[in-house]
Amino acid sequence: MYTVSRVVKNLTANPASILTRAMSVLPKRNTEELKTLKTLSVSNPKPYVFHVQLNRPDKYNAFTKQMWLEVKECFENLHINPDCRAIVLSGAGKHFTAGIDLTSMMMLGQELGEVEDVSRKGYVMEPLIKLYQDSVSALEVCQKPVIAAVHSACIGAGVDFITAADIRYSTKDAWFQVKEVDIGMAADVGSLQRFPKVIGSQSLARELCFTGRKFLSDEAVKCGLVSRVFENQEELLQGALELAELIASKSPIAVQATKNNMVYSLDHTNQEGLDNIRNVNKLYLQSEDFLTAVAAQLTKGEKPNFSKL
Ligand SMILES: CCC/C=C/C=C/C(=O)SCCNC(=O)CCNC(=O)[C@H](O)C(C)(C)COP(=O)(O)OP(=O)(O)OC[C@H]1O[C@@H](n2cnc3c(N)ncnc32)[C@H](O)[C@@H]1OP(=O)(O)O
Repeated sequence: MYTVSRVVKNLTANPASILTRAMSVLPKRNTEELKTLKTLSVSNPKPYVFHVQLNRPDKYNAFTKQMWLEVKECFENLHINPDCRAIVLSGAGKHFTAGIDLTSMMMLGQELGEVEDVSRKGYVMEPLIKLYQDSVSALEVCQKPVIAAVHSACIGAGVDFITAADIRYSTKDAWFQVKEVDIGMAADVGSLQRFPKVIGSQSLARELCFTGRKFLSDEAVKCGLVSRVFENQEELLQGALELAELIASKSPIAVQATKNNMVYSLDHTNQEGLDNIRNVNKLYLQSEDFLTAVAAQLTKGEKPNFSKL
């Protein structure tokens, strides 16, 4: 029989087994699972750094339903994966991505054609759009900073994706297009919400979203979509991985709390943002990371190593 004193005794007597039991109810954090994904190639090139590559190069990394599902699965895994502290997101082959897979869209249109009633068609579409939205949002929900490394074309859904990332680097030859309007739809997986905030100009954002005008890396840097441009893809990946490595060398507590609060502060008042970080830091300022990092700064000693979360 459980009594309060017995539970307390157990808690103090065997903290390790309590932790093990508590962890067992959490979802899996298995890096191996990421290797089974079909449309993404996931690697761990440096300690605590993951590289996620869109991997349908023969289809210019166009987004199929499987790819939307796997992006969501991948970033949900990395969100709680203790071996991951920073992520680079790139595209394999000629282009970063050609956006949504238009062939799948046509097939979906045909399938919907078989359903007669308009509200029943809507019933099919709603969870699908929600899945695609959640897939993009998984980059933002993921606590680990995501660096998008864009080369060549980044079209439609590609812009939705990179604006949910934390940092965007590109090659000189990169170009961007909020192209949804050209396929007869309003963008619905994030560009209309995140892109104007990222570039900080409603006027330019609306111009680009209403017209689907293609714009190049120099304009992308000027408007703040991209923060750094590289000569070619090799230098881009090296630069993105170096940045990820630097981020991964910092306290994971500090970096992840910073991301959480910056995302939160995007659509909250300054006071709400301050309230949020005050509540977080009243706990996190008691962390071993804080003491270790402060001591390292004071002594100008070796770079600190932070334990896994
Ligand atoms: C609920 C929905 C939420 C999400 C919505 C998202 C919407 C969007 O993403 S809108 C944007 C959709 N994408 C496009 O309109 C891009 C279309 N493609 C192109 O403009 C060009 O192909 C591209 C600039 C990417 C490359 O041009 P390039 O001259 O190098 O190659 P192509 O000869 O045009 O294409 C080669 C083959 O690839 C196929 N392909 C290209 N893009 C797509 C795509 N998005 N989906 C499916 N297939 C694509 C193209 O048809 C060629 O195929 P094949 O003729 O069989 O060789």
